[in-house]
Amino acid sequence: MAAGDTATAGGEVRRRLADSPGRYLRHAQVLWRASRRWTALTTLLVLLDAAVRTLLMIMIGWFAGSVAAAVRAGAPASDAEQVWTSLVAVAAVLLLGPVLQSLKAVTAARCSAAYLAYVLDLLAEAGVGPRGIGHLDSPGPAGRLRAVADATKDWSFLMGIDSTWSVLTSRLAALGALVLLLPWRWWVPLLVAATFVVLSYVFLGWISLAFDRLLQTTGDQRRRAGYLRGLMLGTETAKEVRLFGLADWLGETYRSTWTEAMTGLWRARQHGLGPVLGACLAVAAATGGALIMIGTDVVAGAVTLGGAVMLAQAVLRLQQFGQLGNLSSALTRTTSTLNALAELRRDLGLPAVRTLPGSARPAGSDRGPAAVRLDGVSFGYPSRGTLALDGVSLDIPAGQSVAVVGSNGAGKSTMIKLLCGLYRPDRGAVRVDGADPAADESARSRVAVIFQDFVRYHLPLRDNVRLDADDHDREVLQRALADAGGAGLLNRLDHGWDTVLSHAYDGGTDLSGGQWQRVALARALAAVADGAGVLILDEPTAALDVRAEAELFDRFLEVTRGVTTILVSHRLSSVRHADRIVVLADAADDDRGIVEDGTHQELLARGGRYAAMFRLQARRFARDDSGEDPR
Ligand SMILES: Nc1ncnc2c1ncn2[C@@H]1O[C@H](COP(=O)(O)OP(=O)(O)OP(=O)(O)O)[C@@H](O)[C@H]1O
Repeated sequence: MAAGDTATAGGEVRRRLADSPGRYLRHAQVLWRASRRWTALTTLLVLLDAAVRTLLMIMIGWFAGSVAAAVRAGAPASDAEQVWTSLVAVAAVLLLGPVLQSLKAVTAARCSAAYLAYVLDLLAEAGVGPRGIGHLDSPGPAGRLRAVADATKDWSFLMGIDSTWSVLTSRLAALGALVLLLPWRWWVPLLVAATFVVLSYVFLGWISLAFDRLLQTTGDQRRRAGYLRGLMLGTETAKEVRLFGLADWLGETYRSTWTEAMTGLWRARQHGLGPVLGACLAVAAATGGALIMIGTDVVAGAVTLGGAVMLAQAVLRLQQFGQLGNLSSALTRTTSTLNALAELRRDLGLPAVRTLPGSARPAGSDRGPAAVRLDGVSFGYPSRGTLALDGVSLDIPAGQSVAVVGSNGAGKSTMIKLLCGLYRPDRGAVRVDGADPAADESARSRVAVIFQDFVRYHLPLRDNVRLDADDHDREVLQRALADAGGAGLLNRLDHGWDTVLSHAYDGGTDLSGGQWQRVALARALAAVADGAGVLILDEPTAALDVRAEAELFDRFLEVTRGVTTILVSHRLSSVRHADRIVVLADAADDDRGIVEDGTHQELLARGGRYAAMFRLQARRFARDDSGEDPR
């Protein structure tokens, strides 16, 4: 292990020690915000439980003193009565403990549920809160977000929230013991408690260093290992893994990736071990010394036997100022996760642990078709050095249908994402009805889009067409599905609109690629009925055969007549009936941007790129199918 590594690890441990009170404060803040009522009630029960534990030490001391006095007196008589009374008192206090703990378990579970829900809100806001999706493309924030999301899924995160109350009860009970010991020799309990506190902080700093590394540095490798494991065991990959004999290679690569990821973590743990061992020795010396002093006082007659029993219990209880095994480890893990989330949120410009007031998507206003404009737009993805779009300008009047065509990687989908406000252009402006969709939520809500990788929700058909549909929407859904060519599909589903579109559910079913695309189209058409002013289809029909896609696009242009529509497709015969066709050239080409713009006939007559691409495809189609007239 390099000396520099050790120094860095030591520095990190010290930094964690310094900011650890802040972590617990933030944790308390989240508990309080998540549920004031249950947090207040649980705190009250914790206080009572700690008081009962302190009382128990006094009662046991009293009982031991009574037994000693009775033995000294040699006869039962009046002293025996004291023994019985103290015994009943001990039993009563012993009974109170479990009652309080049971009540606490009930209220603590409510706190944990509320805390988890609150953290999921914070997490979701970190994912969808910032405008656009640029932060999800940058490996840094996206990786951190995934690491935190994974950590909150782990059972130990929930266990850490639950542990809060046990840790607090133990600390308060230790405080009670300290108070009992002060009148005896005030400096002894303070010294013992101080050694435990130091041990606890050194230990927590040490393990939180490991957890933080787990969340930050090892994220990519662990994710890769998890991915490889998924490939080995997943049902979707089972066919290829067997057919190509990949099992051995996957197993070996998984093992080496996992070991590589964890080696850093194991090293980090070794680095901070020295101070932890030192603190353990200090604790043993201080506790042992205190117990010897109690014994000496008893022998000297300065303390009674009952008093000594109480003091000894109190000294031992001071260890609850220290490390509490799995309880404090779990709590530290949870606070580390919360800390990582708070830092990520801050970096994304969000408040650390407060959710912003709800930003409900504005209902699509019924303002008719929207005009779209791109003005000298240039854009490059954060993770790439080159531009995906360079100086693109396009004006689409309200109500026009436009097809965007171009070679792979020309930037068609990027242009669509800019139009939806998912990214901001580096240069130039994007406008939907005069407003910037990346900044103005109502402009963004005017755009309805179905991407090639549209989401296949494992939910009923109804929700797949419109997520918040109710009975009043039945007609809109019916029409949207019929217009998308999916009426037949509805008849084939056992539970009609209620059929879950996944075979993983009872009564559910899977759809073919083409059927899914019709459902996605129905979703887009339902959005128009909701008031969307621009409708975009970015190649969601690639799984349909050529004829089916052409028919669907024709039908689509028919039913959306008067709506501004943008179609992206590689099959030029499918989009030739659009009012206008624009050809986008790759940003790396000399003649980049929109290089051709006109109707199908105009572009064919021009004899440029479009005409060449169209004829090539038509010839191939004619060879395969001998039925299509290129004009
Ligand atoms: N999220 C991303 N991060 C980094 N680069 C990206 C991302 N998405 C696309 N690109 C790159 O931007 C360029 C334009 O991609 P885009 O998907 O817009 O092209 P396209 O014209 O839609 O291509 P296709 O016809 O193959 O779908 C490509 O070089 C692509 O590799």
